[in-house]
Amino acid sequence: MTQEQWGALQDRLSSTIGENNYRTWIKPLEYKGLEADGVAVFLAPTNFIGTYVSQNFGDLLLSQISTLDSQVRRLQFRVSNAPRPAAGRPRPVAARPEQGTAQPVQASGANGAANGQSNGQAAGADLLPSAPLDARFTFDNFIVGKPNELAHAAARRVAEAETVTFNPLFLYGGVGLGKTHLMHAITWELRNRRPDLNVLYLSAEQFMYRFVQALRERRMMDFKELFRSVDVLMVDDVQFIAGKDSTQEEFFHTFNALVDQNKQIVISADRAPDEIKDLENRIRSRLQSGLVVDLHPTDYELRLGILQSKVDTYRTQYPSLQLDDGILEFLAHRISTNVRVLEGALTRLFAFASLVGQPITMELTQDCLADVLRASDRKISIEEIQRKVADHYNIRLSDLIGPKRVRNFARPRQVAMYLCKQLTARSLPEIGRRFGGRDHTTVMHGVKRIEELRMQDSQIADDIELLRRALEA
Ligand SMILES: Nc1ncnc2c1ncn2[C@@H]1O[C@H](COP(=O)(O)OP(=O)(O)OP(=O)(O)O)[C@@H](O)[C@H]1O
Repeated sequence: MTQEQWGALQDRLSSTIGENNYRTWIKPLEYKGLEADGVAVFLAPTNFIGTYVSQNFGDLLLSQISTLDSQVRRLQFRVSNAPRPAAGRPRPVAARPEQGTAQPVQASGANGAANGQSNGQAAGADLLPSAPLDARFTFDNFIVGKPNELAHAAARRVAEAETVTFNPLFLYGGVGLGKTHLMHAITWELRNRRPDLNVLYLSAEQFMYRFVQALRERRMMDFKELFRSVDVLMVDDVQFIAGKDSTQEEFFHTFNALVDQNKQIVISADRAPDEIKDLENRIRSRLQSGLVVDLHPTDYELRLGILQSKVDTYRTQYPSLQLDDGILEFLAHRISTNVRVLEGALTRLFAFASLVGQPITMELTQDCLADVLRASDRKISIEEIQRKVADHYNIRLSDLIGPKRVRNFARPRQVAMYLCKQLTARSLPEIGRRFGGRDHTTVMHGVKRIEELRMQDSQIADDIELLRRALEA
């Protein structure tokens, strides 16, 4: 690859990965040239930048460069003005960069062709690399609404604060509501603002695999040392370690060591700490010891905001596409499952319309998204069930949810709990919460009671059938 080609490629990269990322990570690189065996060498001003680019953009760079120059097989990032590394055991790749330390940071290859170890990859680099970040998951691209404003504010605070304010920050919420997006956004922001910090982002599953790898290779000391050397630890989907005893144990020690050093920890999960089963109590209480915030299910306004922002992005891709008024409102009303489904629907709609070369009308939308619309139609909410049941038994919604235990309210309440269990994907604790903060054992008891009564009492069986049909209609 020539310097001219690299220059042209850089322009393209800035639109692929975003101006911010480009300025922070790619622009500081200097292309040195092609060496033997198809190794394209880049100089990075610090070890940190080299490592970061290699881990996060290595595959993308390699695939683009190899289409320009088929001789390029691998990329190598070296620290500028530094001599080639001396033999021996280099320090961990992700540790803070030290001036003048000699080392090629890490080789990368889309097909795994690069063998970092033989190129001087640092000990432990395989245990510590951050998981790749999605370039789209930034704060700029995160739409804030009532259901997520608290989570967003807390995430921003962690990303922008100079000191640790709450530790850990625990973010939780249902599927596709933006947990990972916020985790990545915090990581991007920290890396942009504080490139001196060693920010490690990974999923709980990756934490476990690296722990198991360290055990297998008898490298626990490396593992402990490396994980304790990070400045900010971000662990996604922590519910994964539930029931995995030794991983939990190690996680607990890592967690404590970092908190003791006043290092920031951010955790995400699909439910609140007290709802994660098979989690040791000491971990549960550790997780609750900072700030726990949840992402609520989206509301109509938030969905509409997200759709509008996506449309703005698509407009650059499909500038001539016409979108009739009312389509976004229609989608925001009808698709209330999660943001991932909403985004997927819009992507499909735009792709379809551009393929057939037609404007996006209501008819085309209904046609193209028939299956998605049907699937979300079937989605029944706890509120709907509560309302229908209260109407059916002719009682007030507040009495259905409230504390009174008289039979007139208690039985319909149990019927409603039973239907929530049957017709929604909500957990027992969540259902309990929505019924005036009741315990999950109360819900379990109610559901069981109705299951029994259905067999014995034809009136109850009929009520349930009627309600189910009304809800599914
Ligand atoms: N408020 C938001 N603004 C813009 N995009 C959003 C928002 N919330 C979610 N998304 C988008 O929805 C998709 C799903 O979000 P994400 O992967 O963060 O969900 P999650 O909560 O981690 O889900 P899961 O539990 O399945 O891992 C992503 O493409 C994300 O960018």
